Amino acid sequence: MSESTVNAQTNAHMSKGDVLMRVEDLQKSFGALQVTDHASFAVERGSITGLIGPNGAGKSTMFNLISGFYQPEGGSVEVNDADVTGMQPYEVAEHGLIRTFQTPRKVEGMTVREAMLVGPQNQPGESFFELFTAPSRVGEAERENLDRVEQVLEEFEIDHLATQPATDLSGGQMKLVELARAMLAKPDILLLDEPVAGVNPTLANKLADQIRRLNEAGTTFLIIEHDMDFIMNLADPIIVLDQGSVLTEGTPDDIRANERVIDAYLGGGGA
Ligand SMILES: Nc1ncnc2c1ncn2[C@@H]1O[C@H](COP(=O)(O)OP(=O)(O)OP(=O)(O)O)[C@@H](O)[C@H]1O
Repeated sequence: MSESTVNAQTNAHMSKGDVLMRVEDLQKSFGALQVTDHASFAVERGSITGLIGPNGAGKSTMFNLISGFYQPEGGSVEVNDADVTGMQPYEVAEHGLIRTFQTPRKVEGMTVREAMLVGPQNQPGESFFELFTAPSRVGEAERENLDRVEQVLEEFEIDHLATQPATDLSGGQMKLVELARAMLAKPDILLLDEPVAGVNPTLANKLADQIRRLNEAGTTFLIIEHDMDFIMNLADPIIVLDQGSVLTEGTPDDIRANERVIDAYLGGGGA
């Protein structure tokens, strides 16, 4: 094998290894409306990547396509080098990708601790069959889940909320619980859909600190956010979506200064 072949192979491997999630030529329409229009981008492992764009640009649809809640009409999604296109959300989660929703899941009648306990993915306790075939495994897994929930509640400094009804929380506290709950699945990449929408500035700062802490511990983030100060201070790079396709990508400073981005926001009604 020649030296150049070895180098080319090493480089190809390295550049692939740096990418945790890749979207290639993704397409989705609702009736006559092409909501995702041949969109392609990649999220680098270890990054906090921002996904911004005017209202209706197709950001949430993109999250639904990536995480398996919508099926694309064309193109592909890769997570951790595996093709996850068309998979169910739980299967995509098994490949290391978890997402949160703009509006947190309903948790009526549950305390925060209980809401956290329904979070972990694929716990053996959910398997009726295993209750009979491996009851000790169920007990063990449930104890582990309880321990992990207590640990995560402490890490997120929300242990004082553990016994409160989840429905009594403020919007910001609920977003914090959602983030903590998503982390129970130990994702490699977490997709957050507007984590600080309707959240007061103190809690928004707390959320940003938690995201940075988790990122430093190895979690990669892709974050949709309309709050420009929040996302520009937290994320790098920033990907801009407009009318279903990627308009540009760059550092926060590049994006702030980009005329096409400014035009897209003005044309689209702004954020
Ligand atoms: N299930 C659906 N059925 C029909 N149209 C849809 C559906 N989901 C989204 N759309 C349309 O697709 C377009 C893009 O919506 P999407 O929610 O992805 O945009 P967005 O960039 O997340 O917007 P916002 O910033 O306002 O949340 C909108 O015109 C929306 O009305």
